[in-house]
Amino acid sequence: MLKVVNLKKEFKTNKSIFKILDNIDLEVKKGEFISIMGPSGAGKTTLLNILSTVDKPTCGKVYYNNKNIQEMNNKQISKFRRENIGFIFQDYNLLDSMTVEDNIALPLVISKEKQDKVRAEVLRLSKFFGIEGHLSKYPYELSGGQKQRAAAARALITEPKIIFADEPTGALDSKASSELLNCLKEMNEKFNVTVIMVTHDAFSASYSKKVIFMKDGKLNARIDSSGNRKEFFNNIMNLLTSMGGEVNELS
Ligand SMILES: Nc1ncnc2c1ncn2[C@@H]1O[C@H](COP(=O)(O)OP(=O)(O)OP(=O)(O)O)[C@@H](O)[C@H]1O
Repeated sequence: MLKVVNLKKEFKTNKSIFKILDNIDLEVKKGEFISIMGPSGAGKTTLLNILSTVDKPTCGKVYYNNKNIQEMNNKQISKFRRENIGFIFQDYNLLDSMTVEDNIALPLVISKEKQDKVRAEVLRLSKFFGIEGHLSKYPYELSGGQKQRAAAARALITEPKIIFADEPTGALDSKASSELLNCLKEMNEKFNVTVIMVTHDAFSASYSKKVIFMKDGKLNARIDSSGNRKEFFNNIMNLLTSMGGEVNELS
């Protein structure tokens, strides 16, 4: 579904060039739920932004279903993004001047869907995320967890094939985190939506099916879940502990 080949990203300042991503190869299959972990500054968000077409690599290629993203113009990329990708951010990105219902509906309103369909979709997703009782409220009247579930409903309303989440539980307590992660997991399992999530938190990562670790702009290691979340959590913790030392090369 998504493939990056020999990806490099550099940032130039007046004096020097900073290598942020170095020779990254990665393949993501449909229906995967991948967490990207690694120390601060490792390049996780930069990689996520390139995978989600928000940023461009310095060199290397990004393919979606064998289509080279770099060969698309800005208009085509915007359309592609609208039709295929959903985003969830740490700080929710909800508009405070709109009700929760209007926030969730926004992507469909922008693409000029019929009002009946919009309403039905908002109801379906708000039920899925357990916030149907809050639709007429404004974001500032919701808890952090409710806000993030509203943001997730908005990300899903266009039925994207892939969701990118950057520290989606970063501002949530453990109960709200679990609720959101259970929804993401269910969405991935029930609707086969591919999820790629950046997180620094092993508990959040344990909900995914695969964790890749980055260090100094490189993919450093990868572990897969056997399906047992506690066991996966322990494996992630063990690997994080050993990250300071030698870690097996990504195969
Ligand atoms: N626009 C930019 N210009 C210059 N340097 C940048 C830019 N964006 C990111 N960087 C640098 O690239 C490196 C990687 O940043 P990135 O945000 O991808 O790391 P991260 O692994 O997501 O870190 P964190 O966990 O702290 O969010 C950092 O050293 C950062 O300062």
